[in-house]
Amino acid sequence: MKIALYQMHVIPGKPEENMKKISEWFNSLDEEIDLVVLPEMWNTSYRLSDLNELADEDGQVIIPFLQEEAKRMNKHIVGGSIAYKTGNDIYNRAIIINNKGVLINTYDKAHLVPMLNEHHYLTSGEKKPRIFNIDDIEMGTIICYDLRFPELARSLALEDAKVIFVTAQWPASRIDHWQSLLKARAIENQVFIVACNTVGTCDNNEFGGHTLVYAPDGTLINSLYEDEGTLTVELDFETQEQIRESIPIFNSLRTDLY
Ligand SMILES: NC(=O)CCC(=O)C(=O)O
Repeated sequence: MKIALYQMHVIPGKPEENMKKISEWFNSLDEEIDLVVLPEMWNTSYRLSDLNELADEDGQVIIPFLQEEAKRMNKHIVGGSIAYKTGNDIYNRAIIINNKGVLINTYDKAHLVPMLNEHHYLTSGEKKPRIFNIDDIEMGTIICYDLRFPELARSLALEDAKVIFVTAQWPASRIDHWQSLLKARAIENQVFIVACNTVGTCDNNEFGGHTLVYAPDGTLINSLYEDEGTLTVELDFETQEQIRESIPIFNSLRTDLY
């Protein structure tokens, strides 16, 4: 499975411009890419106090946009997350669309970030992420700050996820946490961690890039640095099976103790 991740410089507060950037990025991709990954809150960035006006109401604009793009490009889209308004609530919602244009999964960020006052502007998700299946592979997604809560990634691994996507707007000041936590989630769950961050700034926040992919044994498959760009990787699921056979952690789990 060939994957391209967009380490995007999201333009704060400009959903239309960001959609245009994404279409242009899709056009730049090789035909052989099967699946693309976008970052967190790519429609608005962290213009939290303006989300009432900026968030996509019931996904009416962005979901059809991504559905059309998925069909046009014949690629699966792990659509990062968007600011999604429904009634009086605004969620930080992940959107997954397959290459036929079908919306196959959504997840609302469960852990809101105190350092960004997300809870003043967003409603937290009340359900854990669910597994989705693409090309016969079980996968799951979490969003940014969720990464600090290992139980969430573990719950996906226990439901047989082989790949966990982490879409983010992770700050430059804590990029060492980003790298260490992603690597730990890969090793402890023996999954591919496919992590897409942003670059650039939004008001006082500077985002740190380092979009990367870890193999299920924690080997870094590929990484970007601090510039906007594309990371491409190929996931080898046979190697994952070998890693799981050589260190069979799931057979050693003590669910009677914890
Ligand atoms: N957008 C985020 O969830 C940022 C998370 C963060 O800053 C951190 O965990 O540190």
